[in-house]
Amino acid sequence: MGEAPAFFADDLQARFSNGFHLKLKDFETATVVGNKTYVIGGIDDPTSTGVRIFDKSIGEWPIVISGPSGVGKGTLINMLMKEFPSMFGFSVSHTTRAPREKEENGVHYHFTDRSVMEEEIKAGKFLEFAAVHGNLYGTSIEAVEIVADAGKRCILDIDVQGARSVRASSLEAIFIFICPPSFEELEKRLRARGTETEEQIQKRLRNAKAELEQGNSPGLFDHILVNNDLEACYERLKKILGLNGTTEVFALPMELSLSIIDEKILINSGNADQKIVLDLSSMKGGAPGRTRGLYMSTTGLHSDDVTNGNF
Ligand SMILES: Nc1nc2c(ncn2[C@@H]2O[C@H](COP(=O)(O)OP(=O)(O)O)[C@@H](O)[C@H]2O)c(=O)[nH]1
Ligand SMILES: Nc1ncnc2c1ncn2[C@@H]1O[C@H](COP(=O)(O)OP(=O)(O)O)[C@@H](O)[C@H]1O
Repeated sequence: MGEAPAFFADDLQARFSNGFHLKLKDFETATVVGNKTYVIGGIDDPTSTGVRIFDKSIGEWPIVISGPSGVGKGTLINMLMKEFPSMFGFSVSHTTRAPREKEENGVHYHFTDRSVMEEEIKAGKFLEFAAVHGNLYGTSIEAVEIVADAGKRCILDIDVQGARSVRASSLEAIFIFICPPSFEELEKRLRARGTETEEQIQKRLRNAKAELEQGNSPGLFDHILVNNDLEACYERLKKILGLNGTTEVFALPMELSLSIIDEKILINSGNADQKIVLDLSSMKGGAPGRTRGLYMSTTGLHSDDVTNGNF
């Protein structure tokens, strides 16, 4: 999760020279200019590409997602990260539980020993931590900073105790609780996932009762979503995050006319009022995954909002 946009300036420069066209659909990147967030490319349409423009009202606060084991938190987060890879980054928690078959260290969790994690907690490295289902879980300050440094909005998948701690901390966030349509359905999903032993399933189901009570208690969560139909729940999640309904697609033709001036690309979509400037110099340097992405400025379109570039 949380990969950097698959777009490299050197690649791009190798593929065409000044004044030629470029197919933007092979990458996606997002940038905030003025009061808008621009998602460039990444439109799942073989015949066109474009820039999706969202109101900045979608906010930049981290998103805390909680809910009982097996309710579908990970599934929903994966959907969001897949659709908006350049907008969201996953906060990779630490845990003392053993990895599941397909889990990768550093990607799904930082798998760690209890003694090491306890030391790190004492050293003040964690934003929050909690004992959940018999193991320690925690969000390191660094995990959240890595996402912020990449210019992305952070998603935290943490339990109700963790949500409470973040609520009490200085970190502003939006809190979303995911509920199952019924307890029976929760049990069915947990069993069907096939990642836990019977004993672990029983423990998770026992804990789910208390989690559901706390999740539904007033004051802690800003939104409660029932994950019955997955697609419908995902649409509601996007709506909460302002990613649905307020999208304005600024379509670009597939064959773009481009000019390259120094390290900037001027995208000309055929309309004199709609030119976009991508600053390639911003793609250089920095560790992979920590780039802030392309800098973009506009001429004509929302010209009051131009904050980057010199056009
Ligand atoms: N407080 C806290 N809870 C976490 C953290 N990471 C994961 N969790 C929660 O720990 C619980 C168990 O997670 P996991 O073992 O991955 O099982 P799953 O929820 O069944 O996928 C879930 O409720 C997670 O939301 C963390 O960093 N802090
Ligand atoms: N709305 C849904 N309807 C049916 N199955 C679902 C739904 N949402 C998730 N699942 C399935 O339920 C299982 C648990 O989901 P998961 O995302 O791992 O939950 P969590 O991260 O909350 O523990 C997975 O096998 C997933 O495919």
